[in-house]
Amino acid sequence: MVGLIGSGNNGGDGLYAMAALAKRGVRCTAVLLGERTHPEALEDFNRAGGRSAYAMQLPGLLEDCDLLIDAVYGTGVRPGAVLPEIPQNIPVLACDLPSGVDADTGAVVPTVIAADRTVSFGALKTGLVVGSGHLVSGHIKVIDIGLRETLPAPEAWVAQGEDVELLLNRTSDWHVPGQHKYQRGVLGLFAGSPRYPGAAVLAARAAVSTGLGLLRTVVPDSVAPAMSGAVPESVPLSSQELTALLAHSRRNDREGAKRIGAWAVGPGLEDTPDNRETLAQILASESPCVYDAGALVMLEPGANPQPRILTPHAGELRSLLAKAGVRVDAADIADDPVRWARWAAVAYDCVILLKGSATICTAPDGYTLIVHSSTPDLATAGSGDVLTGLLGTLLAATSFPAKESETNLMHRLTDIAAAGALIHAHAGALAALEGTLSAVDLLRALPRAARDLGL
Ligand SMILES: NC(=O)C1=CN([C@@H]2O[C@H](COP(=O)(O)OP(=O)(O)OC[C@H]3O[C@@H](n4cnc5c(N)ncnc54)[C@H](O)[C@@H]3O)[C@@H](O)[C@H]2O)[C@@H](O)CC1
Ligand SMILES: Nc1ncnc2c1ncn2[C@@H]1O[C@H](COP(=O)(O)OP(=O)(O)O)[C@@H](O)[C@H]1O
Repeated sequence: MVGLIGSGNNGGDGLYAMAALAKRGVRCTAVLLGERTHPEALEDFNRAGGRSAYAMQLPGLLEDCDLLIDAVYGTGVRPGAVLPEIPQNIPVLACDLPSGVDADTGAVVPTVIAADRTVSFGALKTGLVVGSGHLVSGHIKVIDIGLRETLPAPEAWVAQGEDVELLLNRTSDWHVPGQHKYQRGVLGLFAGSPRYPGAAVLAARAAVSTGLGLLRTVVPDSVAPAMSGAVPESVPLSSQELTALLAHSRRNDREGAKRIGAWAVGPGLEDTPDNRETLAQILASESPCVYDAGALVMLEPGANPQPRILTPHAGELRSLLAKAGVRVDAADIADDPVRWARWAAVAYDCVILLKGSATICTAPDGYTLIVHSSTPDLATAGSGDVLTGLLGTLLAATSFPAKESETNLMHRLTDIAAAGALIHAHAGALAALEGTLSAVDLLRALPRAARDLGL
């Protein structure tokens, strides 16, 4: 076993770990990379029979290495760190966090040492589950080292599959005996264009696959035949009907009347004057709404009374921020996605669900849930449309009391967003088990994923 040992406490941790292994008879060599080395830990390591080496000996040592312990930098890393290159075939175990990852943001230096496993001490660092840090952390295990009492309140929480029931039970009433379809949830879907007819269909199929009462669809004439063919459950909504319905839509007024309880807007939508007009009506309604893709292009920042979830990927987040006067580029977002998602949540007065290999759901007050246990198979065209339909159903099935405080409302929307991302991720994992994943495969796995997670 070879350890890369830095000059601080992270190096000390690596040496103590290798000392314990050396005592068990493991052949351990510590490559001392810093100008100084944690004195007590080095003494312990030497006493246990460990050997030390210089950086120039590293290539030779790696030729006969079963496991590399990375303990160069932990939470103390500063920008500009330069790290040795490690051949890909060598398994790497990172102490606390991979060297070169910023513990708070997930930013990484170009020479970051990617780990197969990371053993994180005391608490899960945000940088391990978001941004580029998430991509180099491997399997993460958090070890309690007795710090709990001294730690500050977390800035973000990781949400996992088993949390879905809790995230939704606080907000939703699923499968109540005696409910009729209007009480179960009516979703309006405004989506599609001649160029992107499939996006509307995917969102619609996702919505009805997740346990919706009724789906009303507002799609261009050119998309209507495909919609009724692929989603016979959907009921088209004409623009006259839409105007009349929106006049009656009220938050928390799902009972009895054939009203739209929530909206999903944007998959495949084009920026046209007619679409802007329809969008303006939906924006002015009080129904909770998820806005995605084409809808994001037409949104403006500012305070609003509507319960909203916006679901940008990083490129769309950059455009949203630019409209709000905040200039960032893709690298800025990759280096600190939580920060920029929070900026957008404040600027647009809504919950932001930032898509990517880790999904970040955040409210304007900073309440943040992260879904990082996802499969890269989800990176396929149409997968975001499925998420929008699914989120629409979750919103339509939720009661939003009129007198709820703004903070509570935003937190519940954040919970719903995270629950949607978890169901989406679980559906992706189920579909991936069967082989290559397309958005249609994802759709097929949705009902099972929703049931597995307690819907
Ligand atoms: N803070 C705590 O309460 C605990 C910390 N522990 C360990 O301590 C680690 C943090 O230790 P340290 O604060 O000593 O820092 P690190 O051990 O992460 O960093 C080592 C030193 O490297 C130097 N350094 C950082 N970036 C550099 C750069 N770009 N170029 C050149 N030198 C650079 C700095 O002087 C830094 O002190 C944690 O990751 C964890 O492993 C644990 O032992 C448990 C408790
Ligand atoms: N590398 C990845 N690992 C896990 N999930 C991913 C990855 N890349 C993208 N995703 C997820 O896949 C979905 C893609 O959505 P989006 O970019 O809107 O696609 P589309 O517009 O084609 O539907 C999002 O839910 C996102 O979080």
